[in-house]
Amino acid sequence: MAFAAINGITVHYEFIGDPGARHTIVFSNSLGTDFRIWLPLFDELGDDVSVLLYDSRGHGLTGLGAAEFSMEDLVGDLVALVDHVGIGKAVFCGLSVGGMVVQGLWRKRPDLVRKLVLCDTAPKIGTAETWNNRIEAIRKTGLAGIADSVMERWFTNSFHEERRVDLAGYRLMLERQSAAAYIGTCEVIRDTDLSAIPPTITVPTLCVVGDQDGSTPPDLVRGMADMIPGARFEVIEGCGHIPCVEQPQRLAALIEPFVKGMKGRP
Ligand SMILES: O=C(O)CCC(=O)CC(=O)O
Repeated sequence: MAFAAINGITVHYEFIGDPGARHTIVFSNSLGTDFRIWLPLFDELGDDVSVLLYDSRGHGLTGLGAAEFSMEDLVGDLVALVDHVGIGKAVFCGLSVGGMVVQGLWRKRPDLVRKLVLCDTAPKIGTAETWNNRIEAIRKTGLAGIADSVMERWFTNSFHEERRVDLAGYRLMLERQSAAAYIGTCEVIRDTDLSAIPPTITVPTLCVVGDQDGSTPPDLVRGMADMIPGARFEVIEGCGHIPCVEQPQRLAALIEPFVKGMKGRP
């Protein structure tokens, strides 16, 4: 557990693994989660991979700062953290809004990026109407009031039926986030359109999505992959919006060989 004073906030992060490891992956989390969502995936990666995990603004143990912030702020937090930790060039993997952040990082600091993994994300997610409705619902009922519908998008029916205790735990993760940070991040997603970025990406890029993702469905993610020269597009079967939790082995089977420059595991 480590903290850094960055851009006027306290950022919670963890670097796991050997600092001299051949491969470093930096993970950026999704709306309403903290960096613990990546731990099941980390368990599936080899010893020669080190990871940098962090809680995005207002999530987990990272401070919120001003209630209003922008995609530029979220990207700036990640850039400053990477500089603070001093990891140099790395693979960046972002989930959902985290995937938007790493697209923004590519635009701002391409020198830091070896490869990209864009997971259940897009350059533009949702519409102003859907985000405004969600924000209004949270203002009325809190995060607990939207938790059922979020869980339906995050996880498949099978997960709901077979992993009830885990489902309850991830629901608690959502409900314990700061409502102000969650709303601030909804506003950022609502106001962000990064469509100009994917065609400029020149590093190897893997785009991944769960076949039952209710937040960023496969067609949306395929549309982003089609915009990125040479990008690879993969669908994970039996998976909702959070593959690092629901299908960590299948996600690792795609990410690990991609990061190491090998052909995919069978
Ligand atoms: O997960 C994100 O970062 C944004 C997409 C979303 O709205 C997830 C959800 O459905 O709660």
